[in-house]
Amino acid sequence: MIQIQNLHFGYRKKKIFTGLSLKLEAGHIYGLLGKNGTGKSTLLRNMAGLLFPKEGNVSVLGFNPAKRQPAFLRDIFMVPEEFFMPDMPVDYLVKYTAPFYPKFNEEQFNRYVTEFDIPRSNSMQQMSYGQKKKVLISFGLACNTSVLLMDEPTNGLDIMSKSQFRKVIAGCLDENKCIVISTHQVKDLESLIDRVTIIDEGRILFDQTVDNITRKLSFHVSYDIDEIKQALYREPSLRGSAVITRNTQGDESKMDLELLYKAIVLNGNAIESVFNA
Ligand SMILES: Nc1ncnc2c1ncn2[C@@H]1O[C@H](COP(=O)(O)OP(=O)(O)OP(=O)(O)O)[C@@H](O)[C@H]1O
Repeated sequence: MIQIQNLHFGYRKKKIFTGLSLKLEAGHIYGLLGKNGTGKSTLLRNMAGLLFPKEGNVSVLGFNPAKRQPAFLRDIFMVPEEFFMPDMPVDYLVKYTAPFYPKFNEEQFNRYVTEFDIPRSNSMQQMSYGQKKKVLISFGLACNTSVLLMDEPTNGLDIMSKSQFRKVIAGCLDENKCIVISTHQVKDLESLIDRVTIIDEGRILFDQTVDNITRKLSFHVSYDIDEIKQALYREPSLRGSAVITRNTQGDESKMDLELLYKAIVLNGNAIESVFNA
């Protein structure tokens, strides 16, 4: 669905990607992680056709995004981290923008607006940042595009809205859709994503399904000094130590995405050896 081969991209002299390759399939929610300034937003913009590769190929839904063909634009939606909303009531936004998206479902949009508790009668200018963001997220979801890219979607959302967000995203995925979410709010997404992709210094550092991660790794609290010493990653927790170990017993543990991220950044070789074994 999204295929990136040997992507080279930079801003003027600043190189961001020097040969990045990545394949994203339909039917998955990808969590795109990486430290500040590593290029997550830049990657999403290359997928959306808002930035153009210097070298290499980006193919999304069989299109070259850089060409921005109408058939491509009507089947992809991006919720950027920073956005502008025209000062008009929600109904006008729908009236003037939804026709660009043939699969837009107004009933679905109205449901999200209600679930997110958006003050519908207000114009955009009268809404807070979080309320505007919820309008944009609701709109993007209701467009039912095959590709949905979201850059830090839970930033600015209150606690109830974050859990609402997880609920609606989980409910809208189907086998024809690919959702990519870039975030630092790992706790917001932990239970939602089914594939973890980490980029670092212009390359893919880690790319595994959550199923594979929990099959190969065990996340738990340990009091056993030997186990803690031999863990792939450990850090003190309120009781004992939070550890990641090889899953040799076929345990079913819940992935701790924050712990996994730290383990990959700080002890990547050990984690990699588990997946390459
Ligand atoms: N328009 C621009 N012109 C020049 N440099 C830019 C521009 N946009 C981003 N950059 C630089 O490119 C790098 C990647 O930026 P990008 O926003 O893609 O990172 P990110 O991983 O999304 O970061 P964050 O997690 O902080 O949102 C950064 O070093 C940034 O300073």
